[in-house]
Amino acid sequence: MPAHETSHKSILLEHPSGAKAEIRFPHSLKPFLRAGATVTSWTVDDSERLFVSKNAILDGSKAIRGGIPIVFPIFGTDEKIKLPQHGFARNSNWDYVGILTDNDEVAVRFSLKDNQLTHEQRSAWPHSFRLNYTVAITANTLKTTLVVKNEDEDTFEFKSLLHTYFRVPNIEQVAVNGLSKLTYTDKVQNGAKVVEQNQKVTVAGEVDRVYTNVPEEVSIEIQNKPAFKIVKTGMKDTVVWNPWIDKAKGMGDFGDDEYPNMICVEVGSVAEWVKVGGGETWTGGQVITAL
Ligand SMILES: O=P(O)(O)OC[C@H]1O[C@@H](O)[C@H](O)[C@@H](O)[C@@H]1O
Repeated sequence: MPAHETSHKSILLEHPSGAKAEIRFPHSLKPFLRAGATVTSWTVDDSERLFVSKNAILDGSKAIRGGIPIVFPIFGTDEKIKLPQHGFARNSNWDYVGILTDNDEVAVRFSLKDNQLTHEQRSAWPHSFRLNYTVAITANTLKTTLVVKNEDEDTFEFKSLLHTYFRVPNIEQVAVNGLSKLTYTDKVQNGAKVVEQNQKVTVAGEVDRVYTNVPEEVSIEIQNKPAFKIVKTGMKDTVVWNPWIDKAKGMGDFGDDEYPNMICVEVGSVAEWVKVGGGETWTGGQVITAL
């Protein structure tokens, strides 16, 4: 069996090589229990590559703190669109569509339609749409792809991000390559625009940056050795985030001592709105290779 439902709450993908991925999608009849279609585990060579907080809330009452929550249709908060931070996709009841296999890939697809949203969510973002989200693994890759179909007649706009939490042994030994010379918005410095001067981005304090117009490939190294390659398609930006000590203490679903064990490197289109014409589709995603 390449994939099976481990409970009513998660799907486990198993590749013949031994690589595995778990995706949680609590589909509940209780309207307050909603937790997206969130990849919560990815193991290659029996080693976990994603971070999920020990305090993460997994019962669907809150978005999961870790793995890959889906940010859509806003990033952060928005004055005009009255949705919770990062939108509704990470807090919605997604439908399980099915298992797909193609050559050496094992994949699963989920979908979300506007009629699965709450009344408040639909009022805040009043558009007809369908999202398809496909998670696929090979022996050493994890591919996550989001397709946004505009089922309205008019154009709509959105922002989206795959909020990937990578597990790392010690943040002080981590560097991100591929961001040099790019401009970023520094959310830690009141949104100041800064040009990245470093060849390798390292973390020694709170980091919350939106790098714009990022090339296709970014990589993460641990102890000077390549650990992950992240290749994005259809998405323009990359967010780098680590809450560090004080912010970690302020998050109820994140351990005070966990900030050294994660780095978020999140591909997305968030600096500008993505416009999709009536009846059209947009596709964005990433392929992460464990090196
Ligand atoms: O706590 P949340 O809503 O999951 O957000 C976590 C972080 O997500 C990042 O993408 C944002 O840039 C940060 O500003 C934010 O703090």
